[in-house]
Amino acid sequence: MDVGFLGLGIMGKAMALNLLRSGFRVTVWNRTLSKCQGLVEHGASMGETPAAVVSKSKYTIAMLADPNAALSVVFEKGGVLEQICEGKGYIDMSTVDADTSLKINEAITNKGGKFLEAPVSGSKKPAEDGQLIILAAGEKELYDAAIPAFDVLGKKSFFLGSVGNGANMKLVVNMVMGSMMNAFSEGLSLAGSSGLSQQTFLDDLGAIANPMFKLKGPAMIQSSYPPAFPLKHQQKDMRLALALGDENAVSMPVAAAANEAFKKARSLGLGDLDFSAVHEIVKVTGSSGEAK
Ligand SMILES: NC(=O)C1=CN([C@@H]2O[C@H](COP(=O)(O)OP(=O)(O)OC[C@H]3O[C@@H](n4cnc5c(N)ncnc54)[C@H](OP(=O)(O)O)[C@@H]3O)[C@@H](O)[C@H]2O)C=CC1
Ligand SMILES: O=CCCC(=O)O
Repeated sequence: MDVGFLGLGIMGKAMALNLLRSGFRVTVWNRTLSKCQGLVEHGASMGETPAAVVSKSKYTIAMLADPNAALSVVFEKGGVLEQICEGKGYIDMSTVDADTSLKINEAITNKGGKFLEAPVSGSKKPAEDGQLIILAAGEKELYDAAIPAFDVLGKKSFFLGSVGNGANMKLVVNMVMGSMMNAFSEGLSLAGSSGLSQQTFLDDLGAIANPMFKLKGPAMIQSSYPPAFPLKHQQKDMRLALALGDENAVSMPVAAAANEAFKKARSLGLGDLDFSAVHEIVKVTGSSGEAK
């Protein structure tokens, strides 16, 4: 099967590599073209533009930073729209808002192509291990056709109905995740400020135990934030989730406060670190009022 892949960042690189290792013929493109080289060394072909990738592929997957990136690879010169047509599919796995997804869906389907949004839960390691959770919505026929690829990329996939539902579900999940990370950071800081062992807090979390705290906590204690899920993307997701809350008149004061912390972290130049680096903000403005 010929599959295209657009966007070779932290997630896209790992996902495209898994497809190659599972026997898919993959043509890749990345805005910074030099990043294609690593995949070419593993047997991928390279397209000079998104359009060139689509022309070679039965369906094309995108894993891009944000709504601007998702729109530009479709609509700009050399973009997906120039080559998408009947018989081809486009699967956007980036985390974007429903409006972005709906615009892309309309343009692709007007050209006779099929569209699926399929954002994912799971970060760098699950992407490397093919253990993502896929939240798909859109053209069911394309979803069914993409199952062999989804089986390589993930451990579970959901089909959520019409375009927008996958995007919205992903934003709800990440809104909760961002708020949890802030609460956890405050807990770590409060434990430390109170003269308690942060390690014991991690070891014996009782009912609040969850995989994210277990995974991120040990590095956070060391003030180490190697990027798996970049903080700038988590803040983008908070912003988009808050907009969804506005649209539906849902009051979300906890998420709004978490968004402010992520924004502050971005303003301090922490955007390219892991989203757990929001801990740095809590450490500065935490209950003791002092940096630890
Ligand atoms: N990392 C994670 O844990 C997870 C991330 N996600 C989501 O997946 C998506 C990708 O995340 P991740 O791989 O971490 O992000 P990265 O920042 O590592 O990669 C972003 C990718 O988008 C490309 N890009 C950025 N701006 C543009 C643009 N204007 N036009 C074309 N391409 C552009 C980058 O190209 P270039 O190399 O040229 O900069 C790069 O390929 C995001 O939507 C994120 O929210 C979802 C689940 C988990
Ligand atoms: O969007 C990023 C999600 C990261 C995760 O699910 O661990």
